Amino acid sequence: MRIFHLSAECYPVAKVGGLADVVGALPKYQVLAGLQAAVVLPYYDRKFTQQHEFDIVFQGLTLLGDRRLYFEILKEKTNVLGFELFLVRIPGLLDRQEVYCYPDETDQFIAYQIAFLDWINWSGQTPDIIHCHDHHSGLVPFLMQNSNSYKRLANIPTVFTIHNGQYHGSFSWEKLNYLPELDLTKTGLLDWAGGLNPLAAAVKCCARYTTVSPSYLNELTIQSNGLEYLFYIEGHKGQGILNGIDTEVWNPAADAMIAGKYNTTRAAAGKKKNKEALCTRFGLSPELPLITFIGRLVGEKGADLLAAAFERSLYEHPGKVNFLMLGAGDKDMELALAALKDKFPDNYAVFIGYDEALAHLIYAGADFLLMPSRVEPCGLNQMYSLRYGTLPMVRSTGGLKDTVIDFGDEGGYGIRFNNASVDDICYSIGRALELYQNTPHLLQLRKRMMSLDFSWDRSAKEYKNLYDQLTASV
Ligand SMILES: Nc1ncnc2c1ncn2[C@@H]1O[C@H](COP(=O)(O)OP(=O)(O)O[C@H]2O[C@H](CO)[C@@H](O)[C@H](O)[C@H]2O)[C@@H](O)[C@H]1O
Repeated sequence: MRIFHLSAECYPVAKVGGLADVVGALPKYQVLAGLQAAVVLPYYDRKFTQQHEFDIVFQGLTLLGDRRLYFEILKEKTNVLGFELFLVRIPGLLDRQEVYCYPDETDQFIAYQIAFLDWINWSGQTPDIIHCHDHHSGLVPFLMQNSNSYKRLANIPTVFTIHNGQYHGSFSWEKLNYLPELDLTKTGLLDWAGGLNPLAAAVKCCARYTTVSPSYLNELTIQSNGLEYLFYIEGHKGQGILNGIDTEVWNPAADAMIAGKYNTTRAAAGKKKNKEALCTRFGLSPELPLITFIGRLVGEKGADLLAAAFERSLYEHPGKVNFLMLGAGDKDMELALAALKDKFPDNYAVFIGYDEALAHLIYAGADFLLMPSRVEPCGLNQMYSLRYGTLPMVRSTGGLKDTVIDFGDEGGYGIRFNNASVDDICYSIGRALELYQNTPHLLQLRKRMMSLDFSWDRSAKEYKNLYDQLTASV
């Protein structure tokens, strides 16, 4: 079975967040399960592309409004990632460093989708499934069915996975002429609230949409930045499939980015070594409980609550706890979190920026990982932290609710709280500190969490079943 995954991110080629982790892992496990899965990304001028060799497998000319665009499809020569990797390169548009945030981002993603469709159409390929991820490839299901240019592709089933329903990629109708020749009676499928909305178009036109956790499927009907009614009426096409984690990349027994490798039986000594390395680097005492946060500094992640919650806890438990924060994003949040360092130099440390290796060391060396998310479609951090024996403290929402059981409940191993509020975070920090005093209990929970299985095998099977249903009905 031939599957093309379309995404803006893929680890380790280009990563901004969890989308990259999923698109870098799922196809690998699909290939191991016997599927012919490939990833098609926009081209980025980054370390991975500079350090690997590519063949040009296709060259074409296409149109974006009245602009003629030359594009080429590059294929990584050795399948080093465990699957075929194709990159869409368009000089001047898709050959930059960053993944997001360019003022002509809409043009970039439309051009990426058109070039992909032109390529598979003109080269006569007929994949069994086209699997789109988030709004950056959300126009593909619509175009396959409603553009006269792609009639040959109209019956290929499309799966659309929503990693983040808050971002829709909307743009104005003035850019309708950027799309290839359309059946104009169908443009309503592109519309939501007066704009051209790729996420909405994908949900309307795909054969099936999936969310990255079962709970998030229901939550989209309550909170999806204006698409709630759409998710309500299209709910029959939805399915929640919990993400897995790449247990090769995230493996404390073999992780080259941490200070000391360990497994379940040697966890205490291994974590101690990593904690010491982390605390030495940031000038913190390794004797105190270490609570951390890793992530994008945005409201969805509850990152605006962190500075106030850390400050209050440091006053409530003076000299009894250390906090370490790794993240980047909203400038006000960055400033507030950086400013705390001057107030609490001995018990608080912060790294503003993106650092993959540091993230690994934190998962390995911390005692607790805080995730006060307002919205969390799945969340990977809590699964990484469980695998590294670091107790997750999570708000009960989305995938966090589906993967973390409070240690006060039967079979539990984490800390859960209900509200994304400073009060709930501080209360949970109090619980964490109390638990930290009870070493045997903490060690027992650590053993339990490290033996959980969040590998991709289970999720990859669910996607395979979905593909089988869709291809059987073509
Ligand atoms: N400053 C930094 N330095 C180093 N590493 C950093 C970092 N900031 C974040 N990361 C890393 O980025 C990833 C974040 O993953 P998440 O699943 O939490 O996030 P995200 O919200 O991006 O993804 C969306 O898609 C994923 C995948 O479906 C869903 O799990 C999630 O709920 C949804 O919001 C983790 O690997 C984390 O370690």
